[in-house]
Amino acid sequence: MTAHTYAYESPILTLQNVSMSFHNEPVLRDINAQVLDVTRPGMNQGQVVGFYGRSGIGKSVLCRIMAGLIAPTAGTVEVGLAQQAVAPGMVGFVQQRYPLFDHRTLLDNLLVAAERKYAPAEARQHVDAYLERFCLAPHRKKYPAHLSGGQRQRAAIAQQLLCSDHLILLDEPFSGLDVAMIDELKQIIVEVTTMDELNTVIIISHDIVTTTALADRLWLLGYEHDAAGALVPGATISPQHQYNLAEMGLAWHENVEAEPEFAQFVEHIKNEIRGS
Ligand SMILES: Nc1ncnc2c1ncn2[C@@H]1O[C@H](COP(=O)(O)OP(=O)(O)OP(=O)(O)O)[C@@H](O)[C@H]1O
Repeated sequence: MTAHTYAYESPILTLQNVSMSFHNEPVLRDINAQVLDVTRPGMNQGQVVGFYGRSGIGKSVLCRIMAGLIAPTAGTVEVGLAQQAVAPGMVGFVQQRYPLFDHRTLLDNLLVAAERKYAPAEARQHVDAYLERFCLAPHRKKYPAHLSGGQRQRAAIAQQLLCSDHLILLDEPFSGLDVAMIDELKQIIVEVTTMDELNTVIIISHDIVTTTALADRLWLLGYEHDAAGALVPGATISPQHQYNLAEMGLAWHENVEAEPEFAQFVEHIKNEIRGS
């Protein structure tokens, strides 16, 4: 177990009393959680949040709320150093079905995204940099249908990074990928979160080992019970289900999966999910 030197600065994502009901049925209840800008000497260290919960508990609903795509029934989501109320477009969201335009080349897809934020010449520079960085430059003239699954995924992540403000949500990014593609994607996530100190990736995943190995913070969405033992309707992220892996000495290690403390912690998380 290796502890690194780090410090926290300003908040970059704040969920305050977020609740959501559909037709008066509570799905999410009173969620309070925060991501802070982490700093490490001599590094651009971004943030990786692993976000877990049983199927159907409300992870996708909370993601759509964090992305500003739906408004919660109550509560607020604030993003960025300015802690502005979230609005559509501020947060990138890579869903399982990637929204690339099929009739445009990869280059054009990325330019469309970048021109939402930058003037054309500057957009082109950013796109070229991402194409290089994500090993997509040789494929720039291809249409999405002619890219491999891994290339499409890299393209979707680049696209969302180009048009959002540092924060991106990845919904089940590892599902359906072979081991080599999982390694490649892990590498990309590490690259993204060490490119800029403010870059923050929230990974919604059922792949606890892969996600925990990348994360410095974990959120577990679950139900609570009242004093009589009855289930309280609406899932929440209780304080004991917000884990700080940096504090636990489990963040930012290469090959952390091989450490006994990591394996024990993953077992703990799995048991918490089973019991939630
Ligand atoms: N627009 C909607 N209207 C009514 N109910 C909804 C709506 N959207 C989601 N729900 C309900 O909210 C609950 C949480 O759904 P959600 O898709 O967020 O689960 P999840 O945790 O992402 O599940 P999974 O891991 O299986 O993807 C479900 O019971 C779902 O039916």
